[in-house]
Amino acid sequence: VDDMWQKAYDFAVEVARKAGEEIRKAGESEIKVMTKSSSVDLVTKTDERVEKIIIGSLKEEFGEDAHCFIGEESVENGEPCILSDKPTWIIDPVDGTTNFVHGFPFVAVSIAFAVNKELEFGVVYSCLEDKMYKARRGKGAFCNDEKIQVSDVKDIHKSIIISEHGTDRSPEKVTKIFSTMQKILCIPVHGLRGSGTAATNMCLVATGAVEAFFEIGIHCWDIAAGAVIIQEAGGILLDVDGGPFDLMSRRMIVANDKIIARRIIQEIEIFPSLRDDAPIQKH
Ligand SMILES: Nc1ncnc2c1ncn2[C@@H]1O[C@H](CO)[C@@H](O)[C@H]1OP(=O)(O)O
Ligand SMILES: [Mg+2]
Repeated sequence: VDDMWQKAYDFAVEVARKAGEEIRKAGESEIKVMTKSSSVDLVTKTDERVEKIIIGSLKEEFGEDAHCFIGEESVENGEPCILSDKPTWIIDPVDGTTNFVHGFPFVAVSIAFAVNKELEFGVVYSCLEDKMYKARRGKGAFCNDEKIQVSDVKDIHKSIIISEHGTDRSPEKVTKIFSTMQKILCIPVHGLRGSGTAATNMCLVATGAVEAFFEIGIHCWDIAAGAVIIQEAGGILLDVDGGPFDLMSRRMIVANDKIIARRIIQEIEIFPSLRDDAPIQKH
């Protein structure tokens, strides 16, 4: 019984690899770009096609009805985004769509699996770098089958912090985001970075390349797989107000250690964001 999800975990790794190959191939030909909520919120045919490949493969293997699916493009097309107790796959087919469109080399496939609302495993395939990150609850975190671990830096002055700008360009939000970044930069820290994909950012914390990553505005599919990888690599997840991490809240900080996390939390200017599981709004 303990190993009942091992087959699903192994299968998820293979599906992520296949999806990443599709993305790599698609990146070699012309990419047709469409927009979602605004002119900077991008989506491509590849996002939709790869999500269909992933969910199709999972349904074929595990059945149509036994499992639930939350996928970025399915939710965009009106499917519910509710985490129930049923076995649920949480999928971002192309995390870092803007990077993909521009050829900026961080694009990830993110696949997570939860049972009874608890994340069981997560797979992040950084497909342009060909790095397969994966973790299963209680079994450690790996990159290309090598064990990974968060950094042991506890001094904020020796840290690198990742933050992103998101896709909302309203002046009030942009001002808050930059004000937060300015305050963190002036602590001072060694540097600020951002890969353009939340899933990869989480893996960068998990490998110890950076100490923390925070963002308001991300979605559950951006971070679900990374959440398992972070925890299994010895890191922590919190809400940006220091409270417990909530997958559906659209905000989080991940860090190597609570000392670093708490210091960053002091500087974060929080702005409101609608929960992923809020009742559907038509737009
Ligand atoms: N409204 C939003 N605000 C902030 N980040 C968002 C966002 N929508 C998506 N993201 C995700 O956050 C990271 C960049 O800020 C990306 O992983 C991006 O995922 P995406 O490429 O799948 O859309
Ligand atoms: Mg994403």
